[in-house]
Amino acid sequence: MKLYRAQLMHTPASPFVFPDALQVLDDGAVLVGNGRILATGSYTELRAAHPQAEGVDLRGGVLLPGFVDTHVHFPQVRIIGGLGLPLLDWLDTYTLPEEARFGDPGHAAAVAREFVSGLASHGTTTALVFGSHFASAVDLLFREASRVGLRVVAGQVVSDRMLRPELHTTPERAYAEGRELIGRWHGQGRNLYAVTPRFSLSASEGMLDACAALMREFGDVRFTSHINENRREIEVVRDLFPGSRDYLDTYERAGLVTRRSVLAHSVHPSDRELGVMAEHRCTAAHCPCSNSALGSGLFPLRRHLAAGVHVSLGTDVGGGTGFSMLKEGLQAYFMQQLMGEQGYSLTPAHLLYLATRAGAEALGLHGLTGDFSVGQAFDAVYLRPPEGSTLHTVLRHAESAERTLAALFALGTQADVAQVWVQGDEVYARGPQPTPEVAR
Ligand SMILES: O=c1[nH]c(=O)c2nc[nH]c2[nH]1
Ligand SMILES: [Zn+2]
Repeated sequence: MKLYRAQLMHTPASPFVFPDALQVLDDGAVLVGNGRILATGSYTELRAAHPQAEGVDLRGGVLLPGFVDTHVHFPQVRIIGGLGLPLLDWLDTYTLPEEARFGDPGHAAAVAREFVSGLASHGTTTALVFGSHFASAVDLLFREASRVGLRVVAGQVVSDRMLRPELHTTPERAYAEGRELIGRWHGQGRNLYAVTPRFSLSASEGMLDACAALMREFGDVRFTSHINENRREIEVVRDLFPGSRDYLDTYERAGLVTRRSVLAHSVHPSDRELGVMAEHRCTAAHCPCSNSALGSGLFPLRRHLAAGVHVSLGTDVGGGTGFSMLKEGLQAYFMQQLMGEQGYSLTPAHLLYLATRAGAEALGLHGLTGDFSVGQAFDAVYLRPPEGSTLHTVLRHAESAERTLAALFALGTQADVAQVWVQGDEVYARGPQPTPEVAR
């Protein structure tokens, strides 16, 4: 057993429902055995009750639940930063040419390493991942996630039109390869499978039906896709599905809108779509950096909440600008501030919830990860800014835990991630810090 001592913060409940949901232990501790949290509480009390536990002293930083990124693309690591284009042009110019390279196992294996280490080194312990159009590359992604120990929910991306020929498949082949991948990876170690049509624009009704067949056959695989991201995209989808009421209806008709569904973006939903998403308890994955970079629009968080739609957060690498869930939280805050009365003023507690527990709920994993409640896996990120950094200075002077948390979102980067665990296993540790220069 290990006793981790630190300043702890977590949100076991939603601050959107319970204003005092943020739980803070200034001198706190988590007792961990076999990767599971056995107790969470004051250090003094837990140490007295468990004198034999091995101590891990993490004072000087902040321990948070590992981040849960609910929308991120494996084959897009190397195209992060393709700024200046709207969605459909960005896909044609930067994204699809890169994704076409993943039929080459050497390329796919190299990017799988970059991708998984990118997630882990930013404190993300669970991710809902858009895989590759190539089944062989999806295998390599799951293999790398297993080697490192990260939790991934991932799937083969399927499409049968409008992209480029190398990325197209058929409904029959998508079903067959999906079945094989599910058999190999779903529920193996920390891996889960997500059925993943790219978006209705690139998936015919037949393709969506093949996805629905997999969802019916495998009762607990997850579903993910894109929705209502960009106005031009929405127009094209309307033309491609003349019989559908709206974008959501293209998925709804196939039976793909359920509690197991996470739909990325939802920037331009109708009231009908929000009502149906709430009724079926599916999640909207909000990707604020991507929405800003691609000029997609301002996410109507207040309307989602009013309709009762569950909302989580995603980086959307590579439309997004990196793996940092801290940056995503800050950008979500900025965008809501800029929306005036239509925005929702987010507190640091909301940001932490969106970056952790909300994602676990979206994936149906809230009994396993997302906070430090007893029985959960010990999935955690230890943030400790290097001495001399601005964040280090601000934390030293922070007057409350809320101010500390706000500063972590405002200033925190990959450089502040000191250590990361999944189910008690260390999946990332920062290298030695350069000694601050001594003034002579
Ligand atoms: O942000 C996005 N990234 C993508 O790769 C994509 N494909 C379809 N729609 C998309 N949106
Ligand atoms: Zn995306």
